[in-house]
Amino acid sequence: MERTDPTDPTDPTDPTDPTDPTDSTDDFIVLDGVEKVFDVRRKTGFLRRERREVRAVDGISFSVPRGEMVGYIGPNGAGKSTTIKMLTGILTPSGGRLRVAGIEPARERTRLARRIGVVFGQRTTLWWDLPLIDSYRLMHRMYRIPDARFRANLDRCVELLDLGALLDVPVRQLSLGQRMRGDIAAALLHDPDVLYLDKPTIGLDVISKAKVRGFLRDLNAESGTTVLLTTHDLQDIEQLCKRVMVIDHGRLMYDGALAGLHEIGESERTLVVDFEHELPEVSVAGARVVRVEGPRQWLAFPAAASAAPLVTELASAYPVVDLSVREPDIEAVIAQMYADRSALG
Ligand SMILES: Nc1ncnc2c1ncn2[C@@H]1O[C@H](COP(=O)(O)OP(=O)(O)OP(=O)(O)O)[C@@H](O)[C@H]1O
Repeated sequence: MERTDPTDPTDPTDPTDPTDPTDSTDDFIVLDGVEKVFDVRRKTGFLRRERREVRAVDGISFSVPRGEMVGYIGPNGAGKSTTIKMLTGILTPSGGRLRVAGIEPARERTRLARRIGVVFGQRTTLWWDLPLIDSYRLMHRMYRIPDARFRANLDRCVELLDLGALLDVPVRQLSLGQRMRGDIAAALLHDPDVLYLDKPTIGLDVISKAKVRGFLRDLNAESGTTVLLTTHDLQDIEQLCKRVMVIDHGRLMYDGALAGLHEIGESERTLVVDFEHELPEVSVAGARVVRVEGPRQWLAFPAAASAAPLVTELASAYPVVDLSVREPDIEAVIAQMYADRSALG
């Protein structure tokens, strides 16, 4: 029997009562100046090796209150997965202080395993050769989940993640989207207080993404599960998280409302206007024409400004047939942010 993720943080298990005195605190996940430095050795000659330090996480501090769903984003190699691995106890921080539910993950990994669920989009925690249901049965025993609770949780996941027809299918035969739904269910069978999702929608088609997002939204709303979500898909964040943290080169560049990113990126909204006929570039205060195509023109204006005065001025000065406002593209905002770090001070 092959298990595809030997580093699964949620290994078996400690039946002790996980009640923790620090549970009363609102901050469920706390990082204070957390660092992770990897020692990398590279062959530079026949016998020569060069030693190099990679500061994957470089002094990160944040806290997440119980029940919040937070996005954790950043470009490739920014340090997202390393952070998640430290939060599960797979990796030990090189410096700083880290607590999840009052537990120091690397020291008490087994105790923490009862409180957390983890989904790695690029790996599975399921047993590859077994039917899906057998993985769940094994987890039932590993986590010593009371029978009634296991059945209730499984029934709920099967229904909401649409797994009924898949339970008897070996994991290796599942599509990526099906496997991902199977993995999410596996992470939730023991009722974790916090769920880490590391790129859970990677490689999924539009319908599978929508299913996963809908499920996570309901889970967070109904069960109050704290969710930390890393992703490359900004639609995940837009649809699920009010708060977003942006990390780059191991450092936290932004922590706040998603809407606030637009201001930092000094982003613009676009007014798309159809005129009765082709016109030279129109001129209105507070906006500039960025594109012209036949009788249609695109006018950019600051995202924070109201479109109403522009619309009034345009309609009084030009033969307007139709118009619409396009919101700023968060992807462009973040790209701009990476390009211009000074904007973050
Ligand atoms: N085990 C390791 N040994 C050495 N370097 C590592 C190790 N794990 C990660 N790194 C390095 O640490 C940095 C952060 O990697 P990490 O996987 O955390 O980034 P990420 O933000 O999750 O990236 P991606 O979005 O591409 O998955 C990268 O430079 C990576 O090469």
